[in-house]
Parts: sequence; structure tokens; C-alpha cells
Amino acid sequence: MNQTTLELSINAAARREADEPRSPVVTLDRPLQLESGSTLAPLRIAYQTYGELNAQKSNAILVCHALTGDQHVANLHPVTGKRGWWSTMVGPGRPIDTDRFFVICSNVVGGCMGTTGPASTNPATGEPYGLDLPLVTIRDMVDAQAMLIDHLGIETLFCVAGGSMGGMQVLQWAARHPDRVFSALPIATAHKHSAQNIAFHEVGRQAITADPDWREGRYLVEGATPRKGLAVARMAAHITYLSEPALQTKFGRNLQDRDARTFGFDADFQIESYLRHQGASFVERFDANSYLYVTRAMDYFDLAADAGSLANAFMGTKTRFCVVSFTSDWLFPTEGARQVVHALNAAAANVSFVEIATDKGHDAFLLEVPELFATTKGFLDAAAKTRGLTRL
Ligand SMILES: CC(=O)SCCNC(=O)CCNC(=O)[C@H](O)C(C)(C)COP(=O)(O)OP(=O)(O)OC[C@H]1O[C@@H](n2cnc3c(N)ncnc32)[C@H](O)[C@@H]1OP(=O)(O)O
Ligand SMILES: N[C@@H](CCO)C(=O)O
Repeated sequence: MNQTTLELSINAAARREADEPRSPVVTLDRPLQLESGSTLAPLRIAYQTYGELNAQKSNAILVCHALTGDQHVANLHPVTGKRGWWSTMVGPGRPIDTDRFFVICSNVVGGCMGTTGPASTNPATGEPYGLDLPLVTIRDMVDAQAMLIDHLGIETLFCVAGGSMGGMQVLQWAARHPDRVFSALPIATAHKHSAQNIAFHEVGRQAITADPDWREGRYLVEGATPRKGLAVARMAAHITYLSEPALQTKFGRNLQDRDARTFGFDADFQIESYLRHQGASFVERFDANSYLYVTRAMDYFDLAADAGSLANAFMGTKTRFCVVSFTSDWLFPTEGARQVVHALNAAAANVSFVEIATDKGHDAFLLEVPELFATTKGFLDAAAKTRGLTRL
């Protein structure tokens, strides 16, 4: 995406948001103090809300998005035109029921859908930040969200929920703001990024920075776009979101629109064609520098190291937790979820744990998995009862 296209996309989002009164972008006066020691100002946060905030402001659910997600949880996406990434989960009568709850989701700091990120204008130069944006962490993402929640006048969130990197934010919220999180639903996640996951991220980043059109991160200023590098990064990453049985069932060794092998390097196999499609469509909706920043934020995440031990991170918490994992998720395996559950038990927290049997892999949290819907609904219903939340 060159600068013009990116601006068109962001402007399209802004135009759409202007049409929708509950889709604002807020510019906060207070600078964001980053974990690195730098500050970020002005801080722009783009967000979406669904449902109504009750008079007591006690029914707010913050949904945290994953690596390449954004605030468009349950509405049509302004760039792709597709339905929101969790529209199966969030909406009237859905497990996260917007007839009952007020749902908020903001684009993370470092992202590319309206919140301050590397494509935003650096006030010091008048040009896109590029790599001059300070590094951001999961904690910084959460601190920015806390500023948004303050701005909305909400003291305590009824629930913070999310999958993958969204789940990291859930854990960080519970550890950093225990009094502001009544319940927490971390899905397909871990308290730290594993060596294997850092390795996959590094492959993706190398693909981007090796693209001559990356231009040391100045591609927006220089009118280029590292499309090939970003597409390859996505292709490699996308494999990790699926599972071997799912790939086998979906594609096997089937040929793509061919009766016989061509004995060349075209996308002979369906799986090759599929990955090329995933790479090409990703480039249309995501910014390469954002990919560097947000993957790096995940790499640095390590709640146990920050707190001395994982149990310390949650000691004394009153938040009730439901930790969810998927049997075929090899990116965030169940073992990582168990470590979180053990630490929560050691911290005497109120925690339940659900491992869902599925062959859909890591991205199961984005798909129609009835057990995930039932778990989410059951957890929220029980928490709402404890909280004394009645219907609106
Ligand atoms: C918070 C967040 O995480 S937001 C970001 C989440 N969104 C994404 O990650 C988007 C890309 N990821 C995906 O599509 C993920 O696979 C999922 C899990 C979200 C969706 O999974 P599914 O519904 O099973 O879709 P599937 O993986 O089969 O992909 C379907 C796409 O592949 C295309 N496709 C399928 N087979 C082939 C093939 N042989 N050759 C080329 N393209 C193919 C389809 O046409 C479809 O394209 P479209 O998305 O442009 O309409
Ligand atoms: N496929 C999702 C989850 C990755 O962890 C995304 O792109 O954000």
C-alpha cells in the first residue's frame, strides 16, 4: 500500500466513521508514557462501540484484537468490505450480546487503522513516523486503552476479552489494572511469546525489510510499498494459524485448476494458491511497518519476567478468569494456557479453564466453534449474575 492508498484507506475509514456516530477517533491531550521510556503525543485512538452503556456504566466489555485485527469487530470493514472479524461472536443475541453489553474495541497503538502508528504523521517532521515511532509493547497498548476507557468515563470493565495478541492484552489488563477488570477471557494465548513464535515473527520481518521497496521504512515518503515482503511475511505466518490436519482436509495435495502437474513453479497446488491469495489480500489492508511494530510488541511480552513470577503478576486479584485453548493450536498450545491457569491458582484467583477439541488450529478463535460460543456465553452469564447485572 503506498502512502496515497494508505491515506485513501484511512480516509475511507474516517469517512465511514464520520457517517457512524458511534465510531469516533479520539485525540488524547495527555501523552502516552511508553515502556521504553519514550512518550507518544499526540495520541490518536480509533475505536468502535456496539450496544449501549448502562446508567451505572457497569456493562462494558473491552474486546482486544489480535495481530492484524482492528476495531471493526462486528461491522463491515471499511477497507475490505467484509464483515467484522468477530461478527459471529459479537452482536444482538450473540455470545457477547450487544442487547446486553456495551462492547468497545480500539485499534492498538502501532496499528494502521486510525490509532497512532508508524504511518501516522510525526509532529516533529510533518512526515509519516516510519521507524522513528518509538517501539511499543503490549503494556503500552493496554495503557492507551485505559486512557480511552477513562475518556469514556468507565471505571470498571465488566470483561476484557480477546484471542492471541488480544489475549495477551487481556492478561496484561488483569495484571496491571486488577481493580478495573471484573472478568477476563483470554483465548488462544500465553503469558509470553515462545522462542518458536519469535522465530516466525523474525522470518516475517526479514521478508519485509529485505524487500527493496521497504526503503529502510521510508516507503510512504518515497512512494513505494514493500508488497512482496509483506505478502511473504503473511504467507509464512498464516501457516502457523492453521493446523496440519486442517490443511490436509482443506487442500491435501489437490492441484489448483489443473488436471496434471506442470513441473514448473506456478501455484500448482491449491495450498500454494491459497497462501498467495492470503498474502496478496493482506497487503491491501495492512501496513508493513505496523507489522514490524506489532510483531515486536508480541515478542517482548513476558508477564512473568516483568512481575518476578507469573503468580506474582496476579497475586491478590479479584478478577474472575476463563482461560480457553484449542487442542490443535501449535502457535499457542494448551501447555501455555495451563501455565497461566496454574499461576492464577497459585495467586488464589477465581479461574476456570476450557480446552476445546478442534482441528481448526490457532485461528479457531475467529471461526464458528460452537464450544467457544457456549463457553463465552456461559462465562459472561455467570459473571453478570455475580455482578448483579440485569438486562438493560
Ligand atoms: C482479530 C483478528 O485476528 S482480525 C484478523 C483476522 N483475519 C484474518 O486473519 C484474515 C485472513 N485469515 C483468514 O481468512 C483465516 O483463515 C480465517 C480463520 C480468519 C478465516 O478462515 P476460513 O473462513 O476458513 O477461510 P479460509 O482460510 O478458507 O480462507 C478463505 C479465503 O481463501 C480463498 N481461497 C480458498 N481456497 C483457495 C485457493 N485454492 N486458491 C486461492 N484462494 C483460495 C477464498 O476464496 C477466500 O478468499 P477471501 O477471504 O478473499 O474471500
Ligand atoms: N489470524 C489472526 C490471529 C493471529 O494471531 C491475525 O491475523 O490477527
